Amino acid sequence: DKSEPITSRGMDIFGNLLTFNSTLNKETGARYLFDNTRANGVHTFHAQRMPEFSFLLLNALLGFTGFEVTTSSSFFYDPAAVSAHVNAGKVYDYYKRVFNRDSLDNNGMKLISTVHVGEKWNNAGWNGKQMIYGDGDGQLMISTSGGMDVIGHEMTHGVITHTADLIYEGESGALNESLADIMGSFIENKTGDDLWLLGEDIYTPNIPGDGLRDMKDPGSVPLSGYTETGYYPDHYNDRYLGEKDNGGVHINSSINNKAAHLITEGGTHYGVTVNGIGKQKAEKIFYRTLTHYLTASSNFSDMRQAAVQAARDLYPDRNGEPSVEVQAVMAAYDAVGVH
Ligand SMILES: CC(C)[C@H](Cc1cn(Cc2ccc(C(=O)O)cc2)nn1)C(=O)N[C@@H](CCCCN)C(=O)O
Ligand SMILES: [Ca+2]
Ligand SMILES: [Zn+2]
Repeated sequence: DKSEPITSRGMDIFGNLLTFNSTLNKETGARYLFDNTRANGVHTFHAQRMPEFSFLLLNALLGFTGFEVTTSSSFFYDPAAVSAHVNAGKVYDYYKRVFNRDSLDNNGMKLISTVHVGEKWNNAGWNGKQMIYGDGDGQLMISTSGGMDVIGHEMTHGVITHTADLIYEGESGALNESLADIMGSFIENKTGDDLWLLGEDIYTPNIPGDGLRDMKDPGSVPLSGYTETGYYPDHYNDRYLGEKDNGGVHINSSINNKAAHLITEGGTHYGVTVNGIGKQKAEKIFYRTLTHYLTASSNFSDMRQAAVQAARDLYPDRNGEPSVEVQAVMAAYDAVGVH
């Protein structure tokens, strides 16, 4: 047929000049942000800044994914789209390389991203079928598709949808959110404390070092985004019990995020000391927990048991004693008050 794969170039939102897979229409010479070298395609669209609500409605009713991002040269001039396109490919590669998972459904499903959703929308999301990205207002956020952890977060919602499918409210919803934060951060794979910040590359461009959420020190971030007073909780006894945010799915996620930090790096939290086991082991434990043990209605206590079992599968007891990996999981959940 008339289209063929071709590499193109373009700048991402940080001004990096990137080379990536795209598709050429041989008849018209037009190029599209369709990478058909991964799974059944990594396809990136734009929504022309239509209201988020309208986009979601058209997508739900008609399967509308936006307008094709196209160019008549070998260069794409939409940085937000280039960032979304390249980062989606990287997230696909991570799941394939680390877990041998072929796309979000492990069956090669097409990865669809749409950028410029909403008018200066300070957010990004997974609508159950695809990733959507706002441009931000330029003060609180810039194009959210520029955040590798953000894209990892949204695409992990897709993995969750096709595995445990954790109900998006209450404790199961907080686990859904936490696993998206954990995998998003591991995929972005920064060093030091930045590993544990969410959205730091696209949040408050004029303020360095802050993020939307902090997995190492959740309580350092105020709940301003939810018009709630207080700070993100780092212990089960401080969990949010209100109705907002589907029962605090983006709030109580910080309790499990802190457990993940302790399992990985170790530390003493509310007097409980955890010996960390590192990212390579932690990511295997969380992936196995998600894909083998969690169900749609799993709560925090179920999460603890599931993570202990996954750790035991991967790092069995030795002479009747739990391995150091299993001990780290147990101690981390003790430290955040989940039994
Ligand atoms: C970048 C992305 C990781 C994003 C982070 C995020 C953005 N927001 C909104 C928001 C808006 C303003 C502030 C503020 O400080 O004033 C903070 C947060 N809340 N969370 C996020 O977490 N988005 C939600 C979007 C959910 C959309 C509703 N279903 C998600 O993907 O779970
Ligand atoms: Ca980050
Ligand atoms: Zn989320």
